[in-house]
Amino acid sequence: MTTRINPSILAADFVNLQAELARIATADLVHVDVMDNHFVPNLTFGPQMVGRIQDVSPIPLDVHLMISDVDRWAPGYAELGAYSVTFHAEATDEPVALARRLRAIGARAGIALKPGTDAEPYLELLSEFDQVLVMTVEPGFGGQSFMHETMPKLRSVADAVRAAGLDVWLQVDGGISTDTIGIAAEAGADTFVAGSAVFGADVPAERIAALRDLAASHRHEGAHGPGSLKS
Ligand SMILES: O=C(CO)[C@H](O)[C@H](O)COP(=O)(O)O
Repeated sequence: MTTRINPSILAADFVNLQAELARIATADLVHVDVMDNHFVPNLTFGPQMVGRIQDVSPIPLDVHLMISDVDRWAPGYAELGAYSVTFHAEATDEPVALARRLRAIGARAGIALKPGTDAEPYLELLSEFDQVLVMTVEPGFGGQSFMHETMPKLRSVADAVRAAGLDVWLQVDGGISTDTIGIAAEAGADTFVAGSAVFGADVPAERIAALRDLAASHRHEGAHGPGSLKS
């Protein structure tokens, strides 16, 4: 199983973003948190800023839309060239149609579930998505504590992916650190978003390597197939 570490730029210094992106060049993807102060009680940036990040980032973009009205806005992020675009299940009535639009543009399509959202209705739809993001904090802010109670849901998604023989990446986001990454890996995650744990380190590359090693050593026994960044 491939392990991916995606630093969240929510924890970066926004005034020096290009330099911050250079500090995480050994990571797999950069996790870009788009917040609208409506779907979540926090505000970051929109397509113009994400386009500039796309221009200067040394690694591909993993865009996480914590916004309402995703049917209107999500395709624009795919058109900017984002490698993956993840929208929240709670923000659309048509997740499959939206995922198909994102894939048609050329992005990987991700669906995110807040801690209180049941995965069950989505388990039969997994082939429509390239990634499932199981939130391990309430979306909106970095630096929160990992919610252990989300692990049964992660396990249920991992089991469904494996049973269906799919190559759907399982991402976790929130409170991921050297203390918690092994727990999420054991429950089936293969893609780990880490904000403060990476940007708070003196040498982010060393923290990225440590997180990757810990996740690999705790990986879920029955983990699904390899999966790699598309060329
Ligand atoms: O989506 C997010 C918040 O909604 C962030 O990506 C997440 O919280 C990462 O921050 P940290 O690793 O510091 O918890």
